[in-house]
Amino acid sequence: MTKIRVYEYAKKMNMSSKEILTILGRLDVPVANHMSVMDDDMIRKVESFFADVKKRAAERRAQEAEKEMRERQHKRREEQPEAEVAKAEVRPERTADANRTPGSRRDGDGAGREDARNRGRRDDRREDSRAEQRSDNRNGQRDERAGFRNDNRDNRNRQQGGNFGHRGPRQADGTSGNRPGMNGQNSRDGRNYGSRDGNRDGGRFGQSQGQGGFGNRGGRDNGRFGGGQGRPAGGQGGRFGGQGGGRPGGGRPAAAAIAPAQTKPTAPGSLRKDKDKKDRQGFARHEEFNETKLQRSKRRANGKGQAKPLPTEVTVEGAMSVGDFAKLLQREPAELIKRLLLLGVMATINQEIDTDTMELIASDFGVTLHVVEPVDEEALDMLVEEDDPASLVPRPPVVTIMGHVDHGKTTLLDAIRESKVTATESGGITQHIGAYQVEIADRQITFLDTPGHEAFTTMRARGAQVTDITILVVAADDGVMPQTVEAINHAKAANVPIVVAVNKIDKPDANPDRVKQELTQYGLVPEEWGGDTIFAPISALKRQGLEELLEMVLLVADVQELKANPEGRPRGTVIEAKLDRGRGPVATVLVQNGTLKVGDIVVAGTTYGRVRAMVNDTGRRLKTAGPSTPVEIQGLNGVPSAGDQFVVYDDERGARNLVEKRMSREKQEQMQNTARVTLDDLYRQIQEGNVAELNVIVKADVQGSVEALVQSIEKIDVSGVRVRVIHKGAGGITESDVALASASNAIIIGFHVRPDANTKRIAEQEKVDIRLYRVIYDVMSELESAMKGMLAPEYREVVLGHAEVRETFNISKVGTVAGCYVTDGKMTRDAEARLVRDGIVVYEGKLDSLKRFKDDVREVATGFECGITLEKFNDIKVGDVIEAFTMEAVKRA
Ligand SMILES: Nc1nc2c(ncn2[C@@H]2O[C@H](COP(=O)(O)OP(=O)(O)OP(=O)(O)O)[C@@H](O)[C@H]2O)c(=O)[nH]1
Repeated sequence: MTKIRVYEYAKKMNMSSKEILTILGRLDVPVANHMSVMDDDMIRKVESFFADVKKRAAERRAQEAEKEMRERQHKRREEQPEAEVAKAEVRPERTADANRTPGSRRDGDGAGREDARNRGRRDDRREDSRAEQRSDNRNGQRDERAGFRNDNRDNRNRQQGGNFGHRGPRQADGTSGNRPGMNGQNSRDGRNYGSRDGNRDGGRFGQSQGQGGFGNRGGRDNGRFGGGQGRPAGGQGGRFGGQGGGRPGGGRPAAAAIAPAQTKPTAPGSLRKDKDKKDRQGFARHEEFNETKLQRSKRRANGKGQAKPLPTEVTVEGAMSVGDFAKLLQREPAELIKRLLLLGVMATINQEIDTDTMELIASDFGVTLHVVEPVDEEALDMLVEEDDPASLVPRPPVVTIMGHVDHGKTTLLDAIRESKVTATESGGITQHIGAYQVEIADRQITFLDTPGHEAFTTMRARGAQVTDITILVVAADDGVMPQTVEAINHAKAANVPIVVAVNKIDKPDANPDRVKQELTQYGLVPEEWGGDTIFAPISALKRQGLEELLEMVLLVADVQELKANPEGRPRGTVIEAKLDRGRGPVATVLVQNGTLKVGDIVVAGTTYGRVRAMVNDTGRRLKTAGPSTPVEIQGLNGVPSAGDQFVVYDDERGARNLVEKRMSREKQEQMQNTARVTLDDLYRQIQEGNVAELNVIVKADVQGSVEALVQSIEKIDVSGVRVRVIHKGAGGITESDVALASASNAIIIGFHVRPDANTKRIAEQEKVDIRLYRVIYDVMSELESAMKGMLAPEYREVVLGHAEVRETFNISKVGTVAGCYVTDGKMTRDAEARLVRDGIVVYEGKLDSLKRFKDDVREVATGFECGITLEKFNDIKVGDVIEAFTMEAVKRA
C-alpha cells in the first residue's frame, strides 16, 4: 500500500499542496492538511479526477476543432457561389480577352470544368505542380518531367507559383470553359491559361496568363503576394506563374489582368458583394500573411531557403511565459495570445501560463506536450517514491520531547543524553548539534534536542516532517497544563504518535493517576484502561524509569515500521544551522534516507556545497551517515533554514542551477501574497473550493469562555464548510498559536485576550488572521456571516499604539494614574483603551486623561512618557499594557 503525504504527492504532480487539498475536498475525501497521509484509495480518486479533467479538455478541444472546421466549410460554401457570380459578371469582359484566344473558349466543356473543379479540390497541390509542368509543354507526360525539373531547380518558385495558382481554377473553368481532360487539371492554376494558350498560340500566352491571374480568387486567398483585389493578384499571378513555369514575360499578363479587373465594378448589383468579399478577402489575406511571414522567417532562420518543419513534440518543466512557449512551439506569440483569448484567458507575452493551458494550446497546434517535473522536485520525490520496498531497512525513530513549562523536558533530555550518550561513546565529547542519538538494547533512538514545539512547528510550517514519535512530559505533581494541551494538539495535527512520560514521580505529591485521568479528555487513554497510549512513569531528576521509557519508544517505533533505504539518494532535513566564525556555515542535518558521505554535493533550501566535514553529536568525525543519523556538516555556501530539506546532487552545476532557480522562485513567491484563510475572504475561498474545513484556534481569558466558545463554534451549521477547532486554551495568544495556525492554515479567535507585539508581528508576517472579540455573540455571527458570504463588518478596530505601565500613583479624587512609556504607535486623548495584563484584557473602555508632566495633551508619541487614567477603572498594575485604539469604517473588498 502506497503512503504518501499530501505535499509529497503535490510535488510529484508538480502542483501545490493547496491544490491537492482542494481537489480532495471537492471529492469529499477527508484530509486535514498538507502533512496528511494519502492512501491508495485517495490517490486513485485524485488520479481519476485528473483523468476526468483531461477527458473533458480533450472533448472540448474536439468540439472546438469541429466547430472551427464547420465554420471554415461554411465560409467556403459562402464564397463559392459568389465566385460563380463573380465569374458570371466578368465573363463578358473576359470573353473579349478570350476572343483574342479563341482556342480556349472553343474548347470549353462543362463536364471538363466540373471534373477539373472536383479534382482540383481534391488535391490542389498536385495540380499546382502539374499545372506548372504543363505550362511549359504541349505534351502532358513531358510536361510532368519538365515540371519536376522545375521543382528541383527552384523550390521556392514552385511553392510560390503553387500557392498562387491555388484558386485559379474556378475562374479558369467558369470563365473560359477550357478544354476538358487535360485542362481540367491545368485550369486549377491561373498559369494554365498561359500554358493552354501557349499550346495553341504562343502569342497569347501572356494574355492568358493574365486571365488566369486575374480570374483568380487565388489572388484573394494568396493575398500575401500582394493580391487580394483580383487585379494586382492577376498581375502577380502571371509573373509568378511565369517563374514557376520557367517562363518569363510576367509584364504582359499583368497588363492583361488589369482589363478584366476594371470591368468588375461595372457589373450590376455587385458593389455590396464586392465589399463583403473584400472584407473576407482581407481577413483571409491577413491569415495567409501571418502564415507566410512565419514560413519566411523560418526559412530565413534556417538559412537554406527551406522551411524547417514545426515541432510536433515539445517538453516543458512547468509554467512558462507566453513568449517562451511561443518560441518553443516556433509560433508567433500573437498566435498564442489569440488562442488563449479563445480559451477565455487574457494573457500578455510575458505572462506565465501553466502546463494545463500549455497542453490545450499545444494540442491546438497539433503538438504533443510532455511535462517533466523540474529537477529539484524530481530529485526530492525520487527519494520518497522510488525506493524499492525490498531495499528498505528499519531505521531508528526520531523523537521530540514536548510538555508544559517546568515539567522537566530539559532534565529528561539531559538525563537520557548523559546516561546513554556519554556512556556509549567512550572518550567522546558531547557537543550540542541540535540532535543526538542514544543506544538502547543495541538499537538507536534519535532525539531532537530542542525541547518544546518550536522546532516542531517551524518544520511543519515548512512542510518537513522529521518527528516520528513525541514524548509528552507531564509532571505528576502538576497535571495537565495549557502547554500540555498545546503539545497534544501539535502532535495530533502532525499525526505523530505520543508516548506520555509522567515525570517527577519521586515527588511526594505526585499523582500519576490524575495525569492519566486528565489526559483521557484529550483522547490519550492508557493501555490498562483500554486505550492505546503508552504511559511511562519516570523521574528525570533521579534517572528512574528512563530505560523503560526508551523501550516503550522503540515499541511504538516497531508498530510504525519506520524504514529507509541506506543505498538510496541521500536526503533529509536541516535541524538547525548557524554561521560559525571559524568554520563558515554549519548545519545540523538529519539524514532521512540514503547515506550521506563526505564529498557529496548537497542542496539544502537555497544553499548548496560539497560536504567538507561531518561531525556527530559526540564530536566524532564521520565519513558516512545513514538514515536517522543527525550530523553537523560543513561546506555549504550559506546558512540554510531549519526545516529546509536537503538532497544530494550528482554534479555541482546541477546543484547551482537548482539553487538559482529556487532563489528566483522564492523571490517571486515573496512578491505574490501568500494566500491564507482570512475571515474576510473566507466566502470567496469557499466558493473557489479552497476551504471545505475552516481550522480555528480558540483562545480566551478563562477556561469557561473557551469551552463556551468552542461549543458554540462547533454548532455553526453552514453547508459546504465545517469549522474545526484544532486548538483551544485559556491565556493570551502566543507565537506558538500563530505557528500552529500558520502550519494548519487556521484563523485565531481571541476572546478577551490579545497577542503581544511580537506575536502580532509574526502573525502579520505569516499572514495569520487573528480575530479579537469581546462578545461571544459577535464571534458566532461573524463566523457564520463569513461562511455564508455575508460578512460585512462596517467598522474595524485600528490599534493606535501601546504604552507600558511603569509606575502607578494613587491620587485622591482622581484615582490611579498610570505612569506609562509609549512603546509603539501613539496614545491619543480621545482613543478607546484596553488594559492588558499577561495577554488578558482586564479592562476595556476609554482613556480618561492623557498628560505629559502636568499638562493635558492630545497625543503622546513612541518613546515618550505620559500619565494615563482610565475611565472608571483604577486597578492598574506595573507591567500592564495600555492599548489605544479607534474604530474605523472599513470598506469591504
Ligand atoms: N523532583 C523532581 N524534579 C524534577 C524532575 N524533573 C525535573 N525536575 C525539576 O523541575 C524543574 C524544571 O525542569 P526543566 O527540565 O527545566 O523543565 P522544562 O520543562 O525543561 O522547563 P522549560 O525549559 O522552562 O520549559 C527543575 O528544577 C528540575 O530540577 C523530576 O523527575 N523530579
